[in-house]
Formats: sequence, structure tokens, C-alpha cells
Amino acid sequence: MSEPILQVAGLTGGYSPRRPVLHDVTFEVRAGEMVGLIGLNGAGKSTTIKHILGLMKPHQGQVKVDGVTLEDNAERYRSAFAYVPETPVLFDELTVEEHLRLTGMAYHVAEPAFGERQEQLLDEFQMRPKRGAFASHLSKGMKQKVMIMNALLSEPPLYMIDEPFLGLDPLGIRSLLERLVEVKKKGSAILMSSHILSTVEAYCDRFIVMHQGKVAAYGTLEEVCKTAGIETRGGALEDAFYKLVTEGRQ
Ligand SMILES: Nc1ncnc2c1ncn2[C@@H]1O[C@H](COP(=O)(O)OP(=O)(O)OP(=O)(O)O)[C@@H](O)[C@H]1O
Repeated sequence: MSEPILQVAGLTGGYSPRRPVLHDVTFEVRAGEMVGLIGLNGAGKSTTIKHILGLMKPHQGQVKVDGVTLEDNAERYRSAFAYVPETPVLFDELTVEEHLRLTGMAYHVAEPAFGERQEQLLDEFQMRPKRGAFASHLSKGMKQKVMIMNALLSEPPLYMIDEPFLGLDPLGIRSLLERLVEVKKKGSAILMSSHILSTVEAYCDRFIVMHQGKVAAYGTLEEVCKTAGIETRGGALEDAFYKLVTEGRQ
């Protein structure tokens, strides 16, 4: 079994110490695998990601990236992942190329690798005509593409991607999925949160089903189906999910 790149162990956390949102959340993402993080609105997916990013401190438990906690070694922890948020965050007065250059410098991607990766990404995401455009002049989906290109440029051990499919056009979605399959083969770990369960099932190796701040099921499709008490078959993730998040409801 490959080494774990992201380890979340017994994580209890949230926005106020008296009212935790996450309860004893435990999972890991290993080198060379894509793990889907799924759950209803408010289940705790973004809060989990905020804890992993180091924006929030665990009340209990710990998060390790590349074998270290943020307290152990902040530099190593932070440089081991790239994060693509649901809503793009760019500098309005920088161009597409300038964003890529900034990322290249931050992640120490030297020439000639930088130039090669940049040109390939501009082609793959149909952004060549916009290379000199300011971020503020890009469409919503184009901004999302720039965030994705920045993440792919840095080639980190861990990718964390939050709901990437909503703003992208069909070609962009295909380019992203093809690239994720490629970086996974090269040994990166990917944590992807999405509500598009058919795509999650098709591309992810394992799944974390979050419900009300807890891990309701975790593992391969077969393991998640077993926890939900249904038979495994193609397309079963949606049924397993439905069962897990409606259990106990009338
Ligand atoms: N800034 C905040 N302050 C206080 N509570 C918050 C804050 N952000 C989220 N919450 C609460 O934390 C819980 C989990 O929310 P979270 O954003 O993690 O859900 P999510 O699974 O990412 O949902 P979605 O699919 O809608 O993005 C919810 O009850 C939500 O109301």
C-alpha cells in the first residue's frame, strides 16, 4: 500500500470551541489515489478542508500533510499541497501569465520545466488567447481554469479541489479530469469534494461520506455500499449516499 500524504486523525473542530461542527473525523489520502469527499450542504466538507489548509485549529485530533503537522514544519506542510477553491481567488491586476509565474516562483518551479508546463496548460485549458489578459477581464469559468492551472503547474504531492465542475465548460471538465488521472499515475494524492456523484464515482478510488460533521462511510465503493447496506454495482454511490444521509429520517 502506498504512503499516506494526507492524514486526518480524530479531528474535532469548528468555528466555536463550545459548538464543534466536525466530530472525530478520520481518513487518509495516499500517494497515487483520488478520494472523493461528499456530503449534503452543511455536512462539514469545507470546514474539513479549512482545517487541512491550516485556516482553523483542531479542537482535538490532528492533520498531517507529507508526514508533518503545521506546527511541526509549516514550510514543508504548506508547500506539499495545492488548493483549488470553489470560488476563484485571483489578483485582479495580474495577467494569466503573471499568475502562473508567481506560482512557479512560490513553488520553485525552475526553467525549462516552468516554460514547458505553462505552454502545455495554456493549450490544454484553451487559455492561450487569454495569456496576457488581466484576471478581472476573465469569465467565471476562465478564472476557475487559472486556479486549476496554477495548482497543476506546481505539481505538489497533494491536490485539494473543491467542487471543480460547476463553472467549467465541458472541454475544461475533460481537461481537468484527464490531468488528474495523469498526476495520480505519477503519484500525487487528490482529495476532491463534489456534489456530482456520477463523476466522483467514475474517477475516485475511495470515498468519504460526511453527514452532520461525522464520517458516515469511508472506503472503496464496495465498502461504502456495505456500510449503507446495499449491493455494489455501477452507479451505486448515489444510492449508498442517499441511504446514508437519510437514515434515521422518516
Ligand atoms: N464561518 C462560519 N461560522 C460559523 N459556522 C459556520 C461557518 N461556515 C460554516 N459553518 C457551519 O458549519 C457547518 C458545516 O458547513 P460547511 O461549510 O463545512 O459545509 P459543506 O459540507 O462544505 O457544505 P456545502 O456543500 O454547502 O459547501 C454548517 O452547519 C455551517 O452552518
